[in-house]
Amino acid sequence: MKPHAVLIPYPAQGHIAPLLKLAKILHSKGFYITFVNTEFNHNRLVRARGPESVKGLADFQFRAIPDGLPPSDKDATQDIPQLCDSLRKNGFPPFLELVEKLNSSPDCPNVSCIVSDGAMSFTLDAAERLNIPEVVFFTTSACGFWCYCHYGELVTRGLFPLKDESQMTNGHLESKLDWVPGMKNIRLRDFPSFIRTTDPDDIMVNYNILQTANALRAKAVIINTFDELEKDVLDAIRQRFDQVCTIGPLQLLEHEIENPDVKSIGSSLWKEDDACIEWLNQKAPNSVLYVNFGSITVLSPNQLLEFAWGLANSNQNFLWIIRPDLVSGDSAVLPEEFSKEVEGRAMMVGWCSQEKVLAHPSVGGFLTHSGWNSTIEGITEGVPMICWPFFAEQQTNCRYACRDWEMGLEIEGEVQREKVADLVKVMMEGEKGKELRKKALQWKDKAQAAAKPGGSSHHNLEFLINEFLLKN
Ligand SMILES: O=c1ccn([C@@H]2O[C@H](COP(=O)(O)OP(=O)(O)O[C@H]3O[C@H](CO)[C@@H](O)[C@H](O)[C@H]3O)[C@@H](O)[C@H]2O)c(=O)[nH]1
Repeated sequence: MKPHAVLIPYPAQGHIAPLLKLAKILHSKGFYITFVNTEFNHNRLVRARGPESVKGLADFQFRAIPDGLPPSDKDATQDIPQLCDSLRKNGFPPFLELVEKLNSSPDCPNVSCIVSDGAMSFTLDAAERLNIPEVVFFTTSACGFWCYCHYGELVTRGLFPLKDESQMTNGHLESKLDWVPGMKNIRLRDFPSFIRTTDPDDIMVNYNILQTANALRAKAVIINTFDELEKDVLDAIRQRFDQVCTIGPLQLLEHEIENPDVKSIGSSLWKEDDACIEWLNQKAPNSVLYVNFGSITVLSPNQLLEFAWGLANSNQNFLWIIRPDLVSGDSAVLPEEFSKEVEGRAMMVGWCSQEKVLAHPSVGGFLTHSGWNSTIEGITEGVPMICWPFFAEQQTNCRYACRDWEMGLEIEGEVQREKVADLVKVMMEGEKGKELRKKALQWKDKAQAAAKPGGSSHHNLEFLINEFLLKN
């Protein structure tokens, strides 16, 4: 009888993608897999990739549970605080019921382990009740995770909540925090952005305090990073959590999968437009700036225009992914003069296969919101970044990419076309850009070494499987 792993991501693109990668890897190592989406995302996958996408295989099945929110067939990212609140209140009963059903089904082996997103810690209640071992996967960087682990201490030190709105702009956020183990020169503004509020009951702050505390109940914590990249922070994390399995970049470990049916299981919630790859094929090496703000960022119409004219005025080639729900209010409208100005050197599509784009030799830089998947995917391909962190731990990822890993430049403060144009020119044609690219390529080598047999992530994956997923 095969071991049976149930995997459940937090219901957003940046979480589904890495959990699905791990599911595919575990399948290739002999596990029977049940992958659990919310009904909302299950339906979106069907719309974006067709019904085949969730049909699964004989030993790889998809299941769906409700998220507790009113049904909707919108193709857009859900409201994150609302979703967190609903999952915390409503997630446990349907998940417990699902695992019990799987356990009494003649069609699959009994569930032998649960791999849950760390942001879905109600699953631990089910695991404990049914006596099934559970590991939790935090889909952020280690530095982002570690900041969340210190949210509670911000409260006891009087740094959260903000005393009044003026603390947003009067230098308070610049305060240096010298008490976070493993983090040097970190400032309050580098902490995940949810703390920028005067509301002590803020949903996201309290949600993250709860999730990181619950992680102590799991057998192990998984992070999609590699030891050399975040050494100091990981040393500190390992003082608090007994077992931390760094298994990134997962995308490199995924390359070992041989079964083409498994390989082709994808997680994109929007339809990928491959026309951009053909366009990239016609461009010179390192000559295109790739611009993508992930699955959650929402721009104001004014920010859209500032980015647009910044890109246009840089005179560089660029590929810009404009998600259908990227702009608040009316859908994204770019002026006709802009289209004329950038004709021949710009391509805009709604969604792409980001991994393919980042791996393309024509891509020489990445303007990103610094989501962790985007950051680690950029590192994997050795692409230097211009960072415009939007929210959550993107602020922390940006700080590390620019200061510690020396492969990024930050757009600080409000987006302005002049700043954008200047940084794009520096990245794509300046000496500084060359240095950043060189550093990025060094990180790429280190990432590859970590994922190879004998490397830390390769070893940690085996350890995770043998010690926590196969042992009861
Ligand atoms: O056109 C696109 C755009 C994105 N992606 C993929 O979508 C994912 C996006 O993930 P990420 O870069 O992490 O951004 P978000 O979607 O914003 O991710 C959320 O989840 C991450 C992981 O927890 C956090 O780091 C972020 O702060 C949070 O906003 C990546 O795998 C991309 O490859 C595509 O394939 N095509």
